[in-house]
Amino acid sequence: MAQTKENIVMFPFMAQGHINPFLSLARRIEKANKYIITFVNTPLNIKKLRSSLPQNSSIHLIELPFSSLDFGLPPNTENVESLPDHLFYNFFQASLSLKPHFGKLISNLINQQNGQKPMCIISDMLLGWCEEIAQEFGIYQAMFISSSGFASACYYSLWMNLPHQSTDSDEFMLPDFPEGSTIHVTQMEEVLRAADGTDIASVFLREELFCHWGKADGILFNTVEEIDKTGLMYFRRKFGRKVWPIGPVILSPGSQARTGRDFGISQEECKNWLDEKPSCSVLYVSFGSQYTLSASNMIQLAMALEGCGKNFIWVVRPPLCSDSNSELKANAWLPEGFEERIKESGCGLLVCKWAPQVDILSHKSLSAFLSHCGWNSAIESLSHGVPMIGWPLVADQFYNVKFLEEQIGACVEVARGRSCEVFHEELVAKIEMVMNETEKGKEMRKKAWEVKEIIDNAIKDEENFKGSSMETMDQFLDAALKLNGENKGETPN
Ligand SMILES: O=c1ccn([C@@H]2O[C@H](COP(=O)(O)OP(=O)(O)O[C@H]3O[C@H](CO)[C@@H](O)[C@H](O)[C@H]3O)[C@@H](O)[C@H]2O)c(=O)[nH]1
Repeated sequence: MAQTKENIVMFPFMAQGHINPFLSLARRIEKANKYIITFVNTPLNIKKLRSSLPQNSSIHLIELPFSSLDFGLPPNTENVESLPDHLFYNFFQASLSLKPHFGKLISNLINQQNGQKPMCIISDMLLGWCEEIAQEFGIYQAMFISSSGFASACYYSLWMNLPHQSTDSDEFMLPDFPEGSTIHVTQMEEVLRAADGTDIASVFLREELFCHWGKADGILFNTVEEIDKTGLMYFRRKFGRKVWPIGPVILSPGSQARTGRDFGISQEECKNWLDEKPSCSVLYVSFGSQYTLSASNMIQLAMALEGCGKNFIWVVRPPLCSDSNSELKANAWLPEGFEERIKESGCGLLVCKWAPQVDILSHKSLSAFLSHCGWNSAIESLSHGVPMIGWPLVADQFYNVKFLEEQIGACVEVARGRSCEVFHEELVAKIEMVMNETEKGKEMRKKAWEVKEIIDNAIKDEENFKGSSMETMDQFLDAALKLNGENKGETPN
């Protein structure tokens, strides 16, 4: 009798920065052709994923019912892209409503498989409650953390060691993560600086998310052991659980997976533009899928890009406090005549909505990436040997920049936060330092290239050699299979 394949259930949080690495991980697991992959999300995200997966993909896409209106969100809000800050916690609350539906889905899967449980559940770090569902059914569960080990350690420690309002010096050490060195007060987002443990952010993060991380059977990280040991060590020490660095899991150039905004430029048009530029001459500027700059900082950035005389691609999103779904309004958001001038000179390309980021980062014309350093952007950049100019806006981004600058040496910070005041002259100075033949620029390029080689090695999967991340992935799957075997037959009523 043919043996039925084991089922792996994957459930990312409804955000592009989370769906992307999950999807990439699903594609990696799919390649082994050994497992059924059940990829779970809300209807609109699933609909978009369905149209972007290759036709021959065997990944099963499953929808869970979701009603944004019940939580004071605009109709059809199923992704945090374009969500204003004040609605973030509504969205998190709404995500809790998925719990009973997910439980029902697992129960149905077990029934359909004649009582055989899924081999494991890989769930998002922001869907902490999945751990309880896995417990209920006795299924191996791993929490997938889509940020770096280092930044996650800083962020977790800061939220677990509140309050920080009365910190008397501008810099302080984290009590349980001294290896992280000092944190400056400006490296904390406003909600964190104000938190005292009773506010909505603290309660949600600590009681709905973090308390579940340590109860998971294991934690998967989208990172590489060789570059991120310090942060990984923190979680090994803190939780005494298995910590599996399996990254980078990133989309490959040319892939089309989109669940949010539409592309503002075709991959071909973007490639043609880059093909015309000299090697290592283009600056790519993007602040990820969720966040944006203040109107005044956007003007300063435009002035810097024009002033530095470099080639650039800029993914322009509406500034803070404006309609986040708006089409590009160059006259209102950018200096007068900016769009026309850069078009005429041919040195700049403005992309509205969404750019094919991995294609851009992998192009030989690329020189540097001015980024908020969301971890996907950072690991995509490092995977292609591209040094970064960091402008963290919120959350873990501050500690990703710290990590990339202090521990990796492939990044230099240019500004910090969304409310900081930035001057175009400072931006120009940093852009020139990184892109020109300065000592610092050369050193950063060298470091970025060294890390690229470490990363390439970690994901090598050859007949006689498996890189560390691929080995770790095998170990994780073996552990899940083993535990699943031990628990077989113990389905709850
Ligand atoms: O025009 C665009 C903009 C983004 N992306 C992709 O979208 C993802 C964006 O992810 P990331 O760079 O991590 O930024 P955010 O979307 O801001 O990510 C959220 O999730 C990350 C992972 O948990 C956190 O590190 C960030 O702080 C958090 O804001 C990446 O894969 C990009 O390649 C595109 O392809 N085109």
